[in-house]
Amino acid sequence: MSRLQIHDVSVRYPGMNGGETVTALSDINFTIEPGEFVVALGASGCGKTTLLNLMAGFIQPSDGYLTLGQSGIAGLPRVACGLDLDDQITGPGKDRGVVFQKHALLPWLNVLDNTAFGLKLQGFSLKERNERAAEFLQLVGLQDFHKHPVYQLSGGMQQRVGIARALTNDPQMLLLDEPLGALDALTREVLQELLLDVWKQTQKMMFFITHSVEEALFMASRLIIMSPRPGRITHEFSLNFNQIFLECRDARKVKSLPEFIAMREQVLSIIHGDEAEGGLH
Ligand SMILES: Nc1ncnc2c1ncn2[C@@H]1O[C@H](COP(=O)(O)OP(=O)(O)OP(=O)(O)O)[C@@H](O)[C@H]1O
Repeated sequence: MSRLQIHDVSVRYPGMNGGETVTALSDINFTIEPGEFVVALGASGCGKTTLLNLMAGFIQPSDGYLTLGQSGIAGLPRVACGLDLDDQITGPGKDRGVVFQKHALLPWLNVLDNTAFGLKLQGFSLKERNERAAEFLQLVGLQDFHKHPVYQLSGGMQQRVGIARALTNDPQMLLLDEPLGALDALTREVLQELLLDVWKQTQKMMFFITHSVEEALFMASRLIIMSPRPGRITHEFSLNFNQIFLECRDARKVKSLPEFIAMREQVLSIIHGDEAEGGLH
């Protein structure tokens, strides 16, 4: 298993209509170790999605570079000299699966075919891709829904398909951009638990963005708090509420622990401080 490293990364976007350049991220140095569940939290506009898009290889940094093990992800062509890397091709890759808030499923395909779609594009045989898709549909609890059209599924079930689909390539890490943000409160809690089970069983690195402080504390083995203008990582906390849940299986109990409540208040005051300084868009 490899670690993901972010080296001296900044991202500047050109201003809209000739306006000022936006520094979305400034001097980010950060490492995600194998098996970590990292959650990013912060006021709107602090650069969370920009950071995820860099890790996915969707965008390139203005300065710095990102690596996953010995492979470049982004930014390397400008700085590759002297680096001992196996693979200097930058951009998206099968080693990173992405789950968005909007699942982008194909409405004309059933659950199994949606899950197996990426494997089809890569030329896997029907048997292979159906076996692989079935394995991950089982992991997300959709083993009885292979033939269902996706448009008949609830939002939570559709998001389960999105998670299964992202896992079919056996990526080293999952990048999740507010994956539960559009779900009702009860479904959201069920999927939080499901994602922790997926994490435990697959041991994949996770990078998860949320606006919910409670969700962040519940899911993270490491929490990063970002602040805007320019986007920076200002606080980091190592947490173990996810492990407590995986042992006791009682989310309400975990979320009402005095340590959990104290941490929630601490994090809320950090974020509200940033918003009061003008971070909220
Ligand atoms: N393509 C773009 N062009 C210009 N500016 C951009 C672009 N994408 C993002 N930005 C700006 O960069 C900053 C960081 O945006 P980003 O979407 O990464 O923040 P975020 O923390 O994910 O926000 P939110 O929580 O609202 O989703 C914001 O000021 C945003 O307006």
